[in-house]
Amino acid sequence: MEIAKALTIAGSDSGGGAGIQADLKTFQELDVFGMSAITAITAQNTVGVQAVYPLTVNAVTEQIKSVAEDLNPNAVKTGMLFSSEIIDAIANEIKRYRWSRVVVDPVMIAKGGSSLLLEEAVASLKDELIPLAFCVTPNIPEAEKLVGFTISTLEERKQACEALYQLGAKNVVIKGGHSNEKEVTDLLFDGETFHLFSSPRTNTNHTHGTGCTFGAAITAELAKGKSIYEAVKKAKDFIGAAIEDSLGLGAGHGPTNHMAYRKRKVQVNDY
Ligand SMILES: Nc1ncnc2c1ncn2[C@@H]1O[C@H](COP(=O)(O)OP(=O)(O)O)[C@@H](O)[C@H]1O
Ligand SMILES: Cc1ncc(COP(=O)(O)O)c(N)n1
Repeated sequence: MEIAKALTIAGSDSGGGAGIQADLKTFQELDVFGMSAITAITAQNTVGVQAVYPLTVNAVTEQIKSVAEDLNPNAVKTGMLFSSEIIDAIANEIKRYRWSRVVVDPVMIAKGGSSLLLEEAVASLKDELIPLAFCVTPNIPEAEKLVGFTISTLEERKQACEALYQLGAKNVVIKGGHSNEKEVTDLLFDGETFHLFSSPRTNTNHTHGTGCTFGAAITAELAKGKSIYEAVKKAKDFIGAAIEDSLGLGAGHGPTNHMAYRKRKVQVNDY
């Protein structure tokens, strides 16, 4: 059987913890062939984002075309998209190639506080891209921005899921990393049922790229033909291991350990 293939359309993180780099590492760890279309180059490390260089719309769409017309991904993920022109162009390409297994991670702000999406681009995300999403994966501040109300309780999080579902996303996951609860709970809404995925909160500041990695793991599993429930479950386990077995790199918000999940699996299989 041919290997599953996934395409990430996102920004490059020179520090290797988030963006394209996190996505490709995650695809590889989950036995999926990874491909990329870069939207912007960031000069970035664990301390912060030092510079952002968006690519032209043509540079983005030509990469997508090259991948689409030869390699035909089974699933597609979007991450940092930066501007409304880039978002609109990507939405057109998704429609052109009739991609349906599309995971939209609506990246807005890096952990250090730098903006990775222009303010004017939020409307394009809502109007053009989220309606094409098989799954949209905001964190709590991103979900608040998209739905226009504050999310403090589980009930409000459920309402936000419903509002994002109304925008056209077939499944919604609101991630719980930014809540201040002891457990970290990700909430999946598939249009009918809410599913909670909870784990103990690891006390660490090595969480750079957690959202990218989680979304990439969902994309990898969808590329293999798994259901959204199975994909989110696997992604939660993958990011949990990656956060727990930190590499301790850098002076700021360090990256997660993309190898941790595989290494644990290998150890379990050894016995
Ligand atoms: N401290 C933590 N301990 C365990 N899991 C976490 C922690 N922080 C985030 N996660 C998990 O990492 C993923 C990303 O969550 P979140 O931080 O909300 O997103 P983002 O990185 O986009 O801001 C989610 O699956 C969440 O459950
Ligand atoms: C190029 C790029 N894309 C995305 C993020 C967000 O990272 P996080 O997953 O920690 O929110 C980032 N810092 N850089």
